[in-house]
Order: sequence, then structure tokens, then C-alpha cells
Amino acid sequence: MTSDVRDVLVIGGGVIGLTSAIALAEDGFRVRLVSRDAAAETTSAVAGALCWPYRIHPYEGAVRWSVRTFEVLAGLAGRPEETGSRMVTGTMADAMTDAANGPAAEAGTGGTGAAGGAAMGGGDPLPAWYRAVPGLHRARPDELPPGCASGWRARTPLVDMPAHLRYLERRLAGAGGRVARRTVASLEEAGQEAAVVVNCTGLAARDLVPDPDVHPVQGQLVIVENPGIEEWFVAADEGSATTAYVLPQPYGVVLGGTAYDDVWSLEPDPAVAEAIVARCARHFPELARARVLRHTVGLRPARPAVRLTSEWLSGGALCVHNYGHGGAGVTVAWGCADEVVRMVRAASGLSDGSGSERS
Ligand SMILES: Cc1cc2nc3c(=O)[nH]c(=O)nc-3n(C[C@H](O)[C@H](O)[C@H](O)COP(=O)(O)OP(=O)(O)OC[C@H]3O[C@@H](n4cnc5c(N)ncnc54)[C@H](O)[C@@H]3O)c2cc1C
Repeated sequence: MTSDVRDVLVIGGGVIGLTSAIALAEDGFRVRLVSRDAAAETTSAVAGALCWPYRIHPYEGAVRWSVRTFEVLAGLAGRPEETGSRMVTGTMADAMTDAANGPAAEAGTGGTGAAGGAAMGGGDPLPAWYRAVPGLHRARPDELPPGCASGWRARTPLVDMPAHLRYLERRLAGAGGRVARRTVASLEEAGQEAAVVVNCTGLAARDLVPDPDVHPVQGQLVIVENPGIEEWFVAADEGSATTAYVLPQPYGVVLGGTAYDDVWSLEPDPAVAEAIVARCARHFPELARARVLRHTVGLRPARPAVRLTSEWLSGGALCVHNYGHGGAGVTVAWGCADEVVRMVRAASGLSDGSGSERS
């Protein structure tokens, strides 16, 4: 193993690995990133990808990381063709009052990491994320699509992930990072190659660590030709396995969605696709006739709490874990990447800090 604390091996080339690698490389570390899959084949490439915390825990951390990521993505939105990030106005329906989405299966608590819509039933205070989104305000009745009784309006980053992942790879190369396609067999083996290992393997952390707390939450999407939709719309809550969302991307409108715990299949189900289109068409009738471009399925890397901690491997290398971001990896990526840098610096004696668990 190299003993130079500035030598880092990042495992994982999805949005979490790439942003972690960039943050470290831009902070002066010598970074190599290895990934089993091409970026375009990762879960990250499937994401919708709205900057809004959904199905991620803990809520407080997710809000903090999301606020930081919002800032970064908003900055990148000035160059949308290059970065894939755009600022787009949209509506977040109050899931509890959205007749078309059905009643929420469980009332939100404001602290569970849901999008937050359900948290506002019964006079709950406005969840922290809603307070943090710049300019968020109650939708006027004329701003709501059919079938949506109430909701919130905001202008947020909406990310074209295939383009964004290509941008992240270019940015990493520009900061001196090197990328290779390779499967790492064990963390201990990785620790032989660098003083610091950053584990960003998403769902695969279940086997690699191993960590049985990581499990899939399957999501299916339908991509259709855009019939003229310019704003995003989401009616989702943590307690429901089916949601309605409409995200206009340059490559088509992304229609969602589903969230099935512990389902591993990557095969699109035609009946599920039909139901997704029907749910979205209740709000945007023109979608019922839109040409379907493709169907996709992805497995969200869910965990009771994001693992963003460090430990010492038996060979002496530091291992920082950054995985388990559920339905919000794009939304929290830059905030988590900052924490990775802070943890590596602190544990390597490059600065003071906290967050490292010696084991
Ligand atoms: C349908 C759907 C919609 C979504 N919508 C949104 C959204 O709107 N907003 C949002 O923020 N998030 C959304 N998400 C969630 C988001 O996609 C994930 O949270 C995020 O992609 C996780 O990123 P990751 O980098 O941790 O994992 P991944 O993208 O899965 O990357 C893991 C990487 O690790 C590599 N790897 C694994 N094992 C090894 C190994 N042993 N050796 C080497 N490399 C390895 C893989 O090859 C891959 O490069 C959505 C997800 C789905 C499925």
C-alpha cells in the first residue's frame, strides 16, 4: 500500500463516486476512480433527476446535503448543454390532498425523509427542505394541473443525467483524476492500492462491505416524446409505492413512477408502464397520446440511513463509505462529497475535523 495520504482510490462511477472523486481531486488529492460499469449503465443514469430529497434518511442530513447540492447544480445550470443541469419551474403536489394519487398510506412526520408533502397534513410545521428552497411558495389554483388540489411552486435544478455524468467525467479528468473500468473484489484488496479508499458502490455495497441494510427500491419509468410540457410536476409521498411525476428532459418527458421495496428485477412491466402513463395523464391529458420512446427500470440503493462514515481497514488504509442514498443520490451528491473531503482530511491529519470511526 502507498503510505501517501493524498493517494485515493474511489470505487464507483455513478453520481456519488464521481462527485466524491471530483471534490477530492479539486482539493489536491491524487484520485483514481474504478467502476464496474460504464457511467451510462449505472443507476445514476436512470434517475429523473429532480433536485428534491425523496426516500432518503436521515432527513436532517439529507436537507443539509441537498441545500449544498442545489447551490452547485444551480451554478452549473448557466451552462445546461455542457453540464446537463437546468433550472426548471414546477409543482410539488400535497400528496395527502391529491385525489388522483390516492390517500397516503402513512402520515409523514416531517422527519422521515419523504419529499415532505405528506408531512404537511394536520398542521405540521413546514418541513426544513420546504423552508430551504429559494422562492418556494404555495401554488395558486390557476397554477395547478387538473387533478391536483393543492401544492407548492418552486424553481429547482432538473438534471439530464446522461449529459451530467459525461460532464462529471470530463471535470474529473480536468482535475487530474484517472478513471478505469474494473471490478473491485474486496475493500481490503482496494486498501492495498491506496492510502485512502472511498466506497461509492451504491446497491453493490450490500455484497462488497458486506452491508445487509442496503436494499433495492425498484423504480420504473416511461420516457415519452414531449407534447409541449415545460414544467415538472410531482405527486409523491413516502408511504405510497406508486407516484405520479412528469419531468421534462431534453431527451423526452420522464414519467414515473413506482417504488417497490426489495424488488430486484430490471425488466420493465408493461402493465406498470400503462398505469404510470394513465396516472400522469390525469394531470396532463396530452400524455395519454404521447409516443413512448423507451421504458426503464432502476434500483434505488436504499438504507435506513445513508452511510457516510469512515473506518480503518486491517491493512492500515482509511476507508470512507458514501452509499445508501435511496431516491435522492443526485439531490445530495455534492453535499456528501464535501463531507467525504472533510473526513479524509481529518482522518489523514491534514486538518482538524470529526466523523471518522476507528474500528
Ligand atoms: C427510477 C429512479 C428515479 C430516480 N429519480 C431520482 C431523482 O429524481 N432525484 C434524485 O436525486 N435521485 C433519483 N434517483 C436515485 C438516484 O438514482 C440514486 O440515489 C443514485 O443514482 C445513487 O448513486 P450511486 O453513485 O450511489 O450508485 P450507482 O449509480 O449505482 O453507482 C454505483 C457505482 O459503483 C460501481 N460498482 C459497484 N460495485 C463495484 C465493484 N465491486 N467494483 C467497482 N465498481 C463497483 C458501479 O459500477 C457504479 O459505477 C432515482 C433512482 C431511480 C431508480
